[in-house]
Amino acid sequence: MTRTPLMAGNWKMNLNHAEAVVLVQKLAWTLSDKRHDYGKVEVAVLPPFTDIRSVQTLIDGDRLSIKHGAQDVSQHAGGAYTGEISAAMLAKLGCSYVVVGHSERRQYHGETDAIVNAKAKAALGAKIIPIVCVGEGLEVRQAGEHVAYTTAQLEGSLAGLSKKQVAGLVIAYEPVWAIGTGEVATPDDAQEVCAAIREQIRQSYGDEAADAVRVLYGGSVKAANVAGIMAKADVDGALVGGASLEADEFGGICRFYDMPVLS
Ligand SMILES: O=C(CO)COP(=O)(O)O
Repeated sequence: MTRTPLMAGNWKMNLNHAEAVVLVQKLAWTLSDKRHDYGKVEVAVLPPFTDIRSVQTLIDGDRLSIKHGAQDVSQHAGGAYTGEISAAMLAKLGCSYVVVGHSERRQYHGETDAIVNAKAKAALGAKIIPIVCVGEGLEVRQAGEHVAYTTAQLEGSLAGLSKKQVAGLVIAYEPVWAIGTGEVATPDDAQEVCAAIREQIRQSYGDEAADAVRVLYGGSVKAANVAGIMAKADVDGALVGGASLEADEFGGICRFYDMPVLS
């Protein structure tokens, strides 16, 4: 089973809609460089909600191969939920992906596995692929509990999904201690947990789902360190924060196969 690598740029709360258009144009220019075979990867940008309409218009108008999505979605279908954005609204904006359960939302907005699970179901109901984030904090890592902790988060976040739904998912392993810190997990660290995630999917949802599901690594990924991480068997791409705000840098990540593996 060959899984198409996915490089997804989580812009977090950066760039207004005018800046978003500039970045997507620059990224499209970078990805149009015929000296590299960017067709091997799927590239997605995940801007703030207020940018999505502008990004959609640009991507559709210029027929760009870049996909787009959102960083969060309401678990509710609609109604009196002030400030929330529904999956149906995101679908109408052409979103292919939505991040659910990012550690920043778990930490600052009290999102539990049950809420993440409800959000994943809301996304799937609108035919949007959830990028389900899991990952341990520093104390858990230091205690050596990172695999158990992450797979428990995953079990709760995927509860009640069908084998077919799980097969189509994207799961992102993002160790909290490596996010925005410059402290990248080693390729072996990433592989250890990404392999455990796939094994858990195999046990719970069978071979087909385990072989199809894409497992990304996220946390201080840059053009300079991406190749070593991508060389690992169970890593199918990256969820990129800071480095996705620079077209050249993100372009470098998207051509990971041409990058040197640093030892
Ligand atoms: O949280 C992340 C992506 O969702 C990772 O962020 P950084 O790449 O900035 O460490």
